Amino acid sequence: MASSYLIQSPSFSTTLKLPSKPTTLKTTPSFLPIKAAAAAASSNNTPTPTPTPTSKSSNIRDKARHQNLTNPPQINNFSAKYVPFGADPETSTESYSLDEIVYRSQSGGLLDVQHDLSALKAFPGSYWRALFDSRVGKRTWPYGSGVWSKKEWVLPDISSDDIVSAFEGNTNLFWAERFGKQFLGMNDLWVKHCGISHTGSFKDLGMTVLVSQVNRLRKMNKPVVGVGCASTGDTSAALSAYCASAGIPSIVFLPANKISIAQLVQPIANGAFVLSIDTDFDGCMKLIREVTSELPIYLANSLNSLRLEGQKTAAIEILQQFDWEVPEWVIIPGGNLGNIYAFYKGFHMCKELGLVDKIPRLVCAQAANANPLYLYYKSAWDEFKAVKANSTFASAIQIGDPVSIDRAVYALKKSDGIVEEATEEELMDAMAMADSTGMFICPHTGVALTALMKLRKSGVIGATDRTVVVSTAHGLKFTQSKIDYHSNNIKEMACRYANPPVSVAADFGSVMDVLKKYLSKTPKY
Ligand SMILES: Cc1ncc(COP(=O)(O)O)c(C=O)c1O
Ligand SMILES: N[C@@H](CCOP(=O)(O)O)C(=O)O
Repeated sequence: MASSYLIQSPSFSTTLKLPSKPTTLKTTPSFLPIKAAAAAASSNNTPTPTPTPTSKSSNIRDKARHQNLTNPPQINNFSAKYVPFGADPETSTESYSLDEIVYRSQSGGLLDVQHDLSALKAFPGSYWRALFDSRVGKRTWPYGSGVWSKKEWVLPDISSDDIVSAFEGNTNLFWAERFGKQFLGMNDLWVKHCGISHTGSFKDLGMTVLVSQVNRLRKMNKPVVGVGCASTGDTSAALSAYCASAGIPSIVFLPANKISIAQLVQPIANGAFVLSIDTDFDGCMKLIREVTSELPIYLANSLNSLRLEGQKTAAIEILQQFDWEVPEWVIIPGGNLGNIYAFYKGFHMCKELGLVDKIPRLVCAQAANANPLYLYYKSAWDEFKAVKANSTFASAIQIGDPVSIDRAVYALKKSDGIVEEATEEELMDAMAMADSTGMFICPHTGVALTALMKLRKSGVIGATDRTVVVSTAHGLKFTQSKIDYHSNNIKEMACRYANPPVSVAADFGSVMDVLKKYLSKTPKY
Protein backbone atom coordinates (compact mmCIF):
# COMPACT_ATOMS: atom_id res chain seq x y z
CA MET A 1 0.00 0.00 0.00
CA ALA A 2 1.21 3.51 -0.75
CA SER A 3 2.54 5.16 2.35
CA SER A 4 -0.04 7.25 4.04
CA TYR A 5 -0.34 9.39 7.08
CA LEU A 6 -3.02 8.03 9.22
CA ILE A 7 -4.11 9.46 12.43
CA GLN A 8 -6.73 8.01 14.55
CA SER A 9 -9.82 10.14 14.50
CA PRO A 10 -11.57 8.78 17.50
CA SER A 11 -14.40 11.24 17.49
CA PHE A 12 -15.60 9.35 14.50
CA SER A 13 -16.12 5.74 13.89
CA THR A 14 -13.53 5.48 11.15
CA THR A 15 -9.92 6.34 10.59
CA LEU A 16 -8.98 9.63 9.08
CA LYS A 17 -6.64 9.21 6.15
CA LEU A 18 -4.50 11.98 4.82
CA PRO A 19 -2.37 11.94 1.69
CA SER A 20 1.21 10.87 2.02
CA LYS A 21 2.81 14.22 1.27
CA PRO A 22 2.23 16.47 4.18
CA THR A 23 4.00 19.35 2.53
CA THR A 24 1.38 19.30 -0.19
CA LEU A 25 -1.28 19.35 2.44
CA LYS A 26 -0.05 22.61 3.82
CA THR A 27 -0.84 24.31 0.56
CA THR A 28 -3.95 22.35 -0.25
CA PRO A 29 -6.09 22.40 2.83
CA SER A 30 -9.09 21.57 0.68
CA PHE A 31 -7.83 17.99 0.74
CA LEU A 32 -8.58 17.91 4.39
CA PRO A 33 -11.61 16.27 5.73
CA ILE A 34 -12.74 19.60 7.07
CA LYS A 35 -16.36 18.64 7.05
CA ALA A 36 -16.87 17.67 10.64
CA ALA A 37 -13.09 17.57 10.88
CA ALA A 38 -12.92 14.52 8.84
CA ALA A 39 -16.16 12.97 8.02
CA ALA A 40 -13.71 10.20 7.70
CA ALA A 41 -12.88 8.44 4.55
CA SER A 42 -12.73 4.77 5.27
CA SER A 43 -9.23 3.45 5.39
CA ASN A 44 -7.83 0.66 3.23
CA ASN A 45 -5.99 -0.29 6.32
CA THR A 46 -8.91 -0.74 8.60
CA PRO A 47 -9.29 -4.29 9.83
CA THR A 48 -12.62 -6.03 9.44
CA PRO A 49 -14.89 -4.15 11.79
CA THR A 50 -16.04 -5.93 14.88
CA PRO A 51 -19.49 -5.03 16.13
CA THR A 52 -19.79 -2.00 18.36
CA PRO A 53 -20.50 -3.09 21.92
CA THR A 54 -24.20 -2.89 22.48
CA SER A 55 -24.55 -4.56 25.83
CA LYS A 56 -26.13 -2.40 28.48
CA SER A 57 -22.96 -2.70 30.52
CA SER A 58 -20.80 -1.04 27.89
CA ASN A 59 -19.76 2.54 28.55
CA ILE A 60 -17.90 5.31 26.76
CA ARG A 61 -14.53 3.92 27.84
CA ASP A 62 -15.49 0.48 26.46
CA LYS A 63 -16.53 2.10 23.21
CA ALA A 64 -13.21 3.91 22.93
CA ARG A 65 -11.38 0.64 23.66
CA HIS A 66 -13.42 -1.15 21.02
CA GLN A 67 -12.64 1.55 18.53
CA ASN A 68 -8.94 1.24 19.24
CA LEU A 69 -9.19 -2.46 18.52
CA THR A 70 -10.94 -1.95 15.24
CA ASN A 71 -9.02 1.15 14.19
CA PRO A 72 -5.69 0.70 15.91
CA PRO A 73 -4.13 3.98 16.91
CA GLN A 74 -0.99 4.23 14.90
CA ILE A 75 1.28 5.55 12.51
CA ASN A 76 1.39 9.02 13.63
CA ASN A 77 4.82 9.95 14.86
CA PHE A 78 3.57 12.22 17.58
CA SER A 79 5.69 12.05 20.68
CA ALA A 80 6.85 14.14 23.61
CA LYS A 81 9.71 14.02 26.10
CA TYR A 82 11.17 16.02 28.97
CA VAL A 83 14.01 18.39 28.14
CA PRO A 84 15.74 20.97 30.34
CA PHE A 85 13.70 24.17 30.28
CA GLY A 86 15.29 26.78 28.05
CA ALA A 87 18.02 24.43 26.79
CA ASP A 88 19.44 25.15 23.37
CA PRO A 89 18.00 22.42 21.08
CA GLU A 90 21.12 22.68 18.90
CA THR A 91 23.53 21.73 21.65
CA SER A 92 21.61 20.03 24.47
CA THR A 93 21.23 16.27 24.30
CA GLU A 94 19.64 15.81 27.70
CA SER A 95 16.12 14.38 27.55
CA TYR A 96 13.92 11.93 29.43
CA SER A 97 10.97 9.75 28.56
CA LEU A 98 7.68 10.92 30.10
CA ASP A 99 7.59 7.47 31.71
CA GLU A 100 10.58 8.40 33.86
CA ILE A 101 10.05 9.93 37.27
CA VAL A 102 12.04 13.11 37.01
CA TYR A 103 11.24 16.69 37.94
CA ARG A 104 14.56 18.49 37.51
CA SER A 105 17.31 18.59 34.90
CA GLN A 106 20.84 17.38 35.64
CA SER A 107 21.83 20.93 36.53
CA GLY A 108 18.89 21.24 38.92
CA GLY A 109 16.87 23.46 36.56
CA LEU A 110 13.26 23.16 35.47
CA LEU A 111 12.11 20.71 32.83
CA ASP A 112 9.74 21.27 29.94
CA VAL A 113 7.66 18.83 27.91
CA GLN A 114 8.89 19.09 24.35
CA HIS A 115 6.64 17.84 21.57
CA ASP A 116 7.96 16.63 18.26
CA LEU A 117 6.79 19.69 16.37
CA SER A 118 7.99 18.39 13.03
CA ALA A 119 5.57 15.45 13.31
CA LEU A 120 2.73 17.77 14.30
CA LYS A 121 3.66 20.16 11.50
CA ALA A 122 3.03 17.40 8.97
CA PHE A 123 -0.56 18.55 9.29
CA PRO A 124 -1.50 22.13 8.55
CA GLY A 125 -3.14 24.49 11.01
CA SER A 126 -6.49 24.13 9.28
CA TYR A 127 -6.38 20.41 10.01
CA TRP A 128 -5.78 20.90 13.72
CA ARG A 129 -8.41 23.62 13.99
CA ALA A 130 -11.00 21.40 12.36
CA LEU A 131 -10.04 18.36 14.42
CA PHE A 132 -10.21 20.25 17.73
CA ASP A 133 -13.47 21.94 16.77
CA SER A 134 -15.01 18.61 15.84
CA ARG A 135 -14.50 17.24 19.33
CA VAL A 136 -16.20 20.01 21.30
CA GLY A 137 -19.40 19.10 23.09
CA LYS A 138 -19.17 15.35 22.45
CA ARG A 139 -19.24 12.47 24.88
CA THR A 140 -16.56 10.48 23.09
CA TRP A 141 -13.94 9.17 25.50
CA PRO A 142 -11.63 10.96 26.20
CA TYR A 143 -12.12 13.73 23.64
CA GLY A 144 -15.18 15.18 25.34
CA SER A 145 -12.70 16.73 27.77
CA GLY A 146 -11.41 20.15 26.78
CA VAL A 147 -7.92 18.92 27.65
CA TRP A 148 -8.07 15.56 25.90
CA SER A 149 -9.72 17.04 22.84
CA LYS A 150 -6.13 18.21 22.24
CA LYS A 151 -4.59 14.86 23.21
CA GLU A 152 -2.06 14.82 20.36
CA TRP A 153 -0.60 18.06 21.75
CA VAL A 154 -0.80 17.00 25.39
CA LEU A 155 0.23 13.38 25.98
CA PRO A 156 0.29 11.80 22.53
CA ASP A 157 1.47 8.40 23.75
CA ILE A 158 -0.97 7.65 26.54
CA SER A 159 -3.63 5.03 25.96
CA SER A 160 -7.14 6.42 26.25
CA ASP A 161 -7.74 3.56 28.65
CA ASP A 162 -5.30 5.04 31.18
CA ILE A 163 -6.81 8.50 31.14
CA VAL A 164 -8.43 9.81 34.32
CA SER A 165 -10.77 12.60 33.28
CA ALA A 166 -13.83 14.44 34.55
CA PHE A 167 -14.38 15.98 31.11
CA GLU A 168 -12.73 19.12 32.41
CA GLY A 169 -12.17 22.23 30.32
CA ASN A 170 -14.56 23.63 27.72
CA THR A 171 -15.22 26.39 30.24
CA ASN A 172 -17.34 29.41 29.56
CA LEU A 173 -15.78 32.41 27.86
CA PHE A 174 -18.06 35.01 29.38
CA TRP A 175 -18.69 38.29 27.64
CA ALA A 176 -18.33 40.80 30.50
CA GLU A 177 -20.60 43.25 28.75
CA ARG A 178 -21.82 45.23 31.71
CA PHE A 179 -18.55 45.26 33.66
CA GLY A 180 -16.67 46.33 30.53
CA LYS A 181 -19.09 49.13 29.68
CA GLN A 182 -19.77 50.42 33.16
CA PHE A 183 -16.32 50.42 34.65
CA LEU A 184 -13.91 50.50 31.72
CA GLY A 185 -15.67 51.77 28.64
CA MET A 186 -14.78 48.50 26.92
CA ASN A 187 -16.99 46.51 24.60
CA ASP A 188 -14.84 43.48 23.92
CA LEU A 189 -13.97 42.27 27.40
CA TRP A 190 -14.19 38.56 28.22
CA VAL A 191 -13.71 36.46 31.33
CA LYS A 192 -12.50 32.90 30.82
CA HIS A 193 -14.16 31.08 33.70
CA CYS A 194 -11.56 28.35 34.29
CA GLY A 195 -12.82 28.07 37.87
CA ILE A 196 -16.30 26.89 36.94
CA SER A 197 -15.09 23.35 36.72
CA HIS A 198 -15.01 19.97 38.41
CA THR A 199 -13.16 21.02 41.59
CA GLY A 200 -13.65 24.75 41.14
CA SER A 201 -10.30 25.87 39.72
CA PHE A 202 -8.11 25.69 36.64
CA LYS A 203 -6.01 23.05 38.38
CA ASP A 204 -8.31 20.36 36.97
CA LEU A 205 -6.79 20.99 33.55
CA GLY A 206 -3.31 20.04 34.70
CA MET A 207 -4.34 17.37 37.16
CA THR A 208 -6.16 15.20 34.65
CA VAL A 209 -2.87 14.95 32.75
CA LEU A 210 -0.69 14.31 35.75
CA VAL A 211 -2.96 11.73 37.37
CA SER A 212 -3.49 9.97 34.03
CA GLN A 213 0.26 9.64 33.62
CA VAL A 214 0.53 8.34 37.19
CA ASN A 215 -2.17 5.80 36.39
CA ARG A 216 -0.09 4.68 33.42
CA LEU A 217 3.11 4.53 35.49
CA ARG A 218 1.41 2.41 38.14
CA LYS A 219 0.14 0.01 35.49
CA MET A 220 3.75 -0.21 34.30
CA ASN A 221 4.69 -1.17 37.87
CA LYS A 222 6.75 1.97 38.39
CA PRO A 223 7.32 2.76 42.07
CA VAL A 224 4.52 5.25 42.77
CA VAL A 225 2.61 4.53 45.98
CA GLY A 226 0.81 7.83 46.00
CA VAL A 227 0.78 11.39 44.70
CA GLY A 228 1.59 14.43 46.83
CA CYS A 229 1.49 18.20 46.66
CA ALA A 230 1.92 21.36 48.65
CA SER A 231 -1.04 23.61 48.19
CA THR A 232 -2.78 26.87 48.87
CA GLY A 233 -6.02 24.98 48.36
CA ASP A 234 -6.77 24.45 44.69
CA THR A 235 -4.01 22.05 43.66
CA SER A 236 -4.87 19.84 46.65
CA ALA A 237 -8.57 19.87 45.76
CA ALA A 238 -7.88 18.82 42.18
CA LEU A 239 -5.27 16.24 43.12
CA SER A 240 -7.45 14.55 45.69
CA ALA A 241 -10.49 14.43 43.39
CA TYR A 242 -8.65 12.94 40.41
CA CYS A 243 -6.77 10.47 42.61
CA ALA A 244 -9.97 9.44 44.34
CA SER A 245 -11.59 8.86 40.99
CA ALA A 246 -8.72 6.57 39.95
CA GLY A 247 -8.29 4.87 43.34
CA ILE A 248 -4.79 6.30 43.84
CA PRO A 249 -3.70 7.53 47.31
CA SER A 250 -3.14 11.28 47.57
CA ILE A 251 -1.20 13.20 50.22
CA VAL A 252 -1.55 16.96 50.60
CA PHE A 253 0.54 19.45 52.58
CA LEU A 254 -1.48 22.53 53.53
CA PRO A 255 -0.29 25.65 55.35
CA ALA A 256 -2.30 25.66 58.59
CA ASN A 257 -5.03 28.33 58.74
CA LYS A 258 -4.09 29.87 55.41
CA ILE A 259 -6.66 28.37 53.07
CA SER A 260 -10.43 28.75 52.90
CA ILE A 261 -12.72 26.25 54.65
CA ALA A 262 -14.25 25.26 51.30
CA GLN A 263 -10.79 24.41 49.96
CA LEU A 264 -9.81 22.54 53.12
CA VAL A 265 -12.87 20.35 53.05
CA GLN A 266 -12.31 19.27 49.44
CA PRO A 267 -9.32 16.91 49.99
CA ILE A 268 -10.81 15.79 53.30
CA ALA A 269 -14.02 14.74 51.57
CA ASN A 270 -12.13 13.09 48.72
CA GLY A 271 -10.19 10.88 51.13
CA ALA A 272 -6.73 12.42 50.80
CA PHE A 273 -4.18 12.14 53.61
CA VAL A 274 -4.20 15.78 54.72
CA LEU A 275 -1.33 17.33 56.65
CA SER A 276 -2.00 20.76 58.09
CA ILE A 277 1.47 22.17 58.63
CA ASP A 278 2.45 25.13 60.74
CA THR A 279 4.15 27.06 57.97
CA ASP A 280 3.25 28.96 54.79
CA PHE A 281 2.93 27.62 51.24
CA ASP A 282 6.63 28.09 50.51
CA GLY A 283 7.44 26.04 53.62
CA CYS A 284 5.05 23.28 52.49
CA MET A 285 6.59 23.33 49.01
CA LYS A 286 10.06 22.88 50.43
CA LEU A 287 8.86 19.95 52.54
CA ILE A 288 7.04 18.15 49.74
CA ARG A 289 10.11 18.43 47.51
CA GLU A 290 12.25 16.86 50.22
CA VAL A 291 9.68 14.14 50.92
CA THR A 292 9.15 13.22 47.26
CA SER A 293 12.88 12.81 46.80
CA GLU A 294 12.93 10.26 49.65
CA LEU A 295 9.65 8.37 49.25
CA PRO A 296 7.91 6.90 46.19
CA ILE A 297 5.36 9.70 46.23
CA TYR A 298 4.91 11.40 42.87
CA LEU A 299 5.10 15.21 42.95
CA ALA A 300 1.95 16.91 41.66
CA ASN A 301 2.87 20.59 41.89
CA SER A 302 3.50 22.55 38.72
CA LEU A 303 7.22 22.11 39.22
CA ASN A 304 6.25 18.89 37.44
CA SER A 305 5.97 20.07 33.85
CA LEU A 306 3.28 17.50 32.98
CA ARG A 307 0.74 19.72 34.73
CA LEU A 308 1.38 22.59 32.34
CA GLU A 309 0.55 20.42 29.34
CA GLY A 310 -3.04 20.29 30.53
CA GLN A 311 -3.17 23.91 31.65
CA LYS A 312 -1.97 25.15 28.26
CA THR A 313 -5.17 23.85 26.65
CA ALA A 314 -7.09 26.77 28.21
CA ALA A 315 -5.16 29.09 25.89
CA ILE A 316 -5.96 26.95 22.86
CA GLU A 317 -9.59 26.88 23.96
CA ILE A 318 -9.74 30.68 24.11
CA LEU A 319 -8.57 30.90 20.49
CA GLN A 320 -11.07 28.23 19.52
CA GLN A 321 -13.88 30.11 21.26
CA PHE A 322 -13.00 33.21 19.22
CA ASP A 323 -13.09 31.15 16.02
CA TRP A 324 -9.31 31.25 15.98
CA GLU A 325 -9.07 35.03 16.16
CA VAL A 326 -6.36 36.18 18.56
CA PRO A 327 -7.26 38.58 21.38
CA GLU A 328 -4.94 41.49 22.05
CA TRP A 329 -4.50 40.85 25.77
CA VAL A 330 -4.79 37.96 28.21
CA ILE A 331 -4.51 38.74 31.93
CA ILE A 332 -3.66 35.96 34.38
CA PRO A 333 -3.24 36.03 38.17
CA GLY A 334 0.12 34.56 39.16
CA GLY A 335 1.40 32.75 42.26
CA ASN A 336 3.67 29.76 41.76
CA LEU A 337 3.84 31.00 38.14
CA GLY A 338 3.23 27.79 36.20
CA ASN A 339 0.03 29.01 34.61
CA ILE A 340 1.41 32.10 32.89
CA TYR A 341 3.92 29.87 31.11
CA ALA A 342 1.23 27.28 30.33
CA PHE A 343 -0.83 29.98 28.60
CA TYR A 344 2.20 31.19 26.68
CA LYS A 345 2.96 27.65 25.59
CA GLY A 346 -0.59 27.03 24.38
CA PHE A 347 -0.65 30.25 22.37
CA HIS A 348 2.85 29.69 21.04
CA MET A 349 2.07 26.16 19.85
CA CYS A 350 -0.98 27.45 17.99
CA LYS A 351 1.20 29.98 16.20
CA GLU A 352 4.02 27.57 15.56
CA LEU A 353 1.66 24.99 14.09
CA GLY A 354 -0.16 27.48 11.90
CA LEU A 355 -3.53 27.70 13.66
CA VAL A 356 -3.09 31.45 14.20
CA ASP A 357 -0.55 34.01 13.06
CA LYS A 358 0.31 35.79 16.31
CA ILE A 359 -0.03 35.49 20.07
CA PRO A 360 -1.67 37.85 22.58
CA ARG A 361 0.28 40.06 24.95
CA LEU A 362 0.24 38.49 28.40
CA VAL A 363 -0.23 40.29 31.69
CA CYS A 364 0.61 38.57 34.96
CA ALA A 365 -1.18 40.05 37.96
CA GLN A 366 0.07 39.58 41.53
CA ALA A 367 -1.23 40.55 44.94
CA ALA A 368 0.94 43.38 46.33
CA ASN A 369 1.28 41.28 49.49
CA ALA A 370 2.95 38.46 47.54
CA ASN A 371 4.64 40.13 44.61
CA PRO A 372 8.12 38.73 43.90
CA LEU A 373 7.53 38.68 40.13
CA TYR A 374 6.24 42.25 40.12
CA LEU A 375 9.32 43.46 41.99
CA TYR A 376 11.58 41.58 39.61
CA TYR A 377 9.77 43.08 36.60
CA LYS A 378 10.02 46.57 38.09
CA SER A 379 13.79 46.08 38.48
CA ALA A 380 13.92 45.56 34.70
CA TRP A 381 14.62 41.86 35.38
CA ASP A 382 17.77 42.82 37.22
CA GLU A 383 17.76 40.47 40.17
CA PHE A 384 15.13 38.05 41.45
CA LYS A 385 14.55 37.98 45.18
CA ALA A 386 12.07 35.67 46.85
CA VAL A 387 9.89 37.49 49.40
CA LYS A 388 8.08 36.51 52.56
CA ALA A 389 4.50 36.45 51.30
CA ASN A 390 2.10 38.34 53.51
CA SER A 391 -1.48 37.42 54.17
CA THR A 392 -3.84 38.29 51.30
CA PHE A 393 -7.49 37.73 50.50
CA ALA A 394 -6.15 36.19 47.30
CA SER A 395 -4.89 33.38 49.52
CA ALA A 396 -4.24 30.90 46.71
CA ILE A 397 -1.48 33.17 45.40
CA GLN A 398 0.15 33.90 48.75
CA ILE A 399 3.47 32.62 47.46
CA GLY A 400 6.84 34.33 47.93
CA ASP A 401 9.23 31.92 46.22
CA PRO A 402 7.53 30.74 43.02
CA VAL A 403 9.00 27.54 41.57
CA SER A 404 8.29 28.57 37.98
CA ILE A 405 9.90 32.00 38.10
CA ASP A 406 12.13 31.21 35.08
CA ARG A 407 9.18 29.96 33.06
CA ALA A 408 7.19 33.10 33.87
CA VAL A 409 9.98 35.47 32.87
CA TYR A 410 10.41 33.58 29.61
CA ALA A 411 6.67 33.77 28.84
CA LEU A 412 6.52 37.48 29.61
CA LYS A 413 9.59 38.36 27.56
CA LYS A 414 8.36 36.34 24.59
CA SER A 415 4.89 37.85 24.66
CA ASP A 416 5.90 41.46 25.25
CA GLY A 417 4.22 40.99 28.59
CA ILE A 418 3.56 43.18 31.60
CA VAL A 419 3.37 42.52 35.33
CA GLU A 420 0.92 44.44 37.54
CA GLU A 421 0.00 44.26 41.21
CA ALA A 422 -3.11 44.84 43.30
CA THR A 423 -3.42 46.00 46.89
CA GLU A 424 -5.91 44.28 49.17
CA GLU A 425 -8.38 47.12 48.81
CA GLU A 426 -8.02 47.20 45.03
CA LEU A 427 -8.54 43.49 44.57
CA MET A 428 -11.52 43.34 46.92
CA ASP A 429 -13.16 46.35 45.28
CA ALA A 430 -12.58 44.83 41.84
CA MET A 431 -14.14 41.56 42.96
CA ALA A 432 -17.17 43.39 44.38
CA MET A 433 -17.53 45.47 41.21
CA ALA A 434 -17.46 42.37 39.03
CA ASP A 435 -19.93 40.59 41.29
CA SER A 436 -22.25 43.61 41.09
CA THR A 437 -22.46 43.03 37.33
CA GLY A 438 -23.56 39.43 37.69
CA MET A 439 -20.33 37.50 38.10
CA PHE A 440 -19.30 35.73 41.31
CA ILE A 441 -15.54 35.71 41.07
CA CYS A 442 -12.70 34.78 43.39
CA PRO A 443 -10.24 37.33 44.86
CA HIS A 444 -7.50 36.17 42.45
CA THR A 445 -9.69 37.20 39.55
CA GLY A 446 -10.07 40.49 41.44
CA VAL A 447 -6.28 40.81 41.21
CA ALA A 448 -6.42 40.29 37.44
CA LEU A 449 -9.29 42.78 37.05
CA THR A 450 -7.32 45.35 39.03
CA ALA A 451 -4.43 44.93 36.61
CA LEU A 452 -6.85 45.48 33.76
CA MET A 453 -8.29 48.62 35.35
CA LYS A 454 -4.80 50.05 35.89
CA LEU A 455 -3.72 49.31 32.34
CA ARG A 456 -6.94 50.82 30.96
CA LYS A 457 -6.44 53.91 33.06
CA SER A 458 -2.88 54.36 31.84
CA GLY A 459 -4.06 53.82 28.26
CA VAL A 460 -1.89 50.75 27.72
CA ILE A 461 -5.02 48.69 27.05
CA GLY A 462 -7.32 50.49 24.64
CA ALA A 463 -11.11 50.73 24.87
CA THR A 464 -11.62 48.48 21.87
CA ASP A 465 -8.82 46.00 22.56
CA ARG A 466 -10.16 42.49 22.76
CA THR A 467 -9.12 41.43 26.26
CA VAL A 468 -9.52 38.18 28.18
CA VAL A 469 -9.24 38.01 31.96
CA VAL A 470 -8.56 34.51 33.21
CA SER A 471 -10.72 33.68 36.20
CA THR A 472 -8.90 30.94 38.05
CA ALA A 473 -11.21 29.70 40.81
CA HIS A 474 -14.88 29.59 41.70
CA GLY A 475 -16.11 32.46 43.89
CA LEU A 476 -17.96 29.99 46.11
CA LYS A 477 -14.63 28.82 47.50
CA PHE A 478 -14.00 32.30 48.88
CA THR A 479 -17.30 33.31 50.42
CA GLN A 480 -15.76 34.38 53.74
CA SER A 481 -13.84 37.18 52.02
CA LYS A 482 -17.08 38.36 50.41
CA ILE A 483 -18.94 38.18 53.73
CA ASP A 484 -16.21 40.23 55.42
CA TYR A 485 -16.31 42.80 52.64
CA HIS A 486 -20.07 43.15 52.47
CA SER A 487 -20.29 43.36 56.26
CA ASN A 488 -17.83 46.26 56.21
CA ASN A 489 -15.77 44.11 58.47
CA ILE A 490 -12.26 44.62 57.13
CA LYS A 491 -9.80 46.77 59.04
CA GLU A 492 -8.64 49.84 57.13
CA MET A 493 -10.74 49.07 54.08
CA ALA A 494 -13.53 51.38 52.93
CA CYS A 495 -15.43 48.48 51.28
CA ARG A 496 -16.88 50.99 48.81
CA TYR A 497 -19.12 48.48 47.08
CA ALA A 498 -20.40 46.72 50.20
CA ASN A 499 -24.03 45.67 49.97
CA PRO A 500 -24.96 44.51 53.47
CA PRO A 501 -28.36 42.96 54.15
CA VAL A 502 -30.92 45.18 55.88
CA SER A 503 -32.40 43.85 59.12
CA VAL A 504 -36.06 44.60 59.36
CA ALA A 505 -38.90 43.76 61.74
CA ALA A 506 -41.39 41.14 60.59
CA ASP A 507 -44.32 43.47 59.92
CA PHE A 508 -45.79 44.89 56.73
CA GLY A 509 -45.23 48.54 57.64
CA SER A 510 -41.54 48.13 58.41
CA VAL A 511 -40.95 46.12 55.24
CA MET A 512 -42.81 48.76 53.17
CA ASP A 513 -40.77 51.56 54.74
CA VAL A 514 -37.41 50.04 53.84
CA LEU A 515 -38.62 49.10 50.37
CA LYS A 516 -39.86 52.64 49.64
CA LYS A 517 -36.60 54.11 50.82
CA TYR A 518 -34.68 51.69 48.62
CA LEU A 519 -36.87 52.24 45.57
CA SER A 520 -36.70 56.03 45.90
CA LYS A 521 -32.96 55.75 45.25
CA THR A 522 -33.38 53.30 42.37
CA PRO A 523 -33.39 54.81 38.89
CA LYS A 524 -36.64 54.51 36.89
CA TYR A 525 -38.92 53.92 39.86
C1 LIG B 1 -7.14 30.45 42.25
C2 LIG B 1 -5.73 30.57 41.80
N1 LIG B 1 -5.42 31.58 40.98
C3 LIG B 1 -4.17 31.74 40.53
C4 LIG B 1 -3.16 30.88 40.91
C5 LIG B 1 -1.80 31.12 40.36
O1 LIG B 1 -1.41 30.13 39.44
P1 LIG B 1 0.14 29.84 39.30
O2 LIG B 1 0.59 29.27 40.59
O3 LIG B 1 0.22 28.85 38.20
O4 LIG B 1 0.79 31.14 39.02
C6 LIG B 1 -3.43 29.82 41.78
C7 LIG B 1 -2.41 28.90 42.27
O5 LIG B 1 -1.27 29.25 42.45
C8 LIG B 1 -4.76 29.66 42.20
O6 LIG B 1 -5.09 28.64 43.00
N1 LIG C 1 -2.41 27.94 44.04
C1 LIG C 1 -1.74 26.71 44.11
C2 LIG C 1 -0.33 26.80 44.59
C3 LIG C 1 0.49 25.66 44.08
O1 LIG C 1 0.62 25.79 42.72
P1 LIG C 1 1.02 24.63 41.72
O2 LIG C 1 0.37 25.04 40.46
O3 LIG C 1 2.49 24.64 41.67
O4 LIG C 1 0.51 23.34 42.23
C4 LIG C 1 -2.60 25.75 44.92
O5 LIG C 1 -3.79 25.81 44.79
O6 LIG C 1 -2.09 24.96 45.68
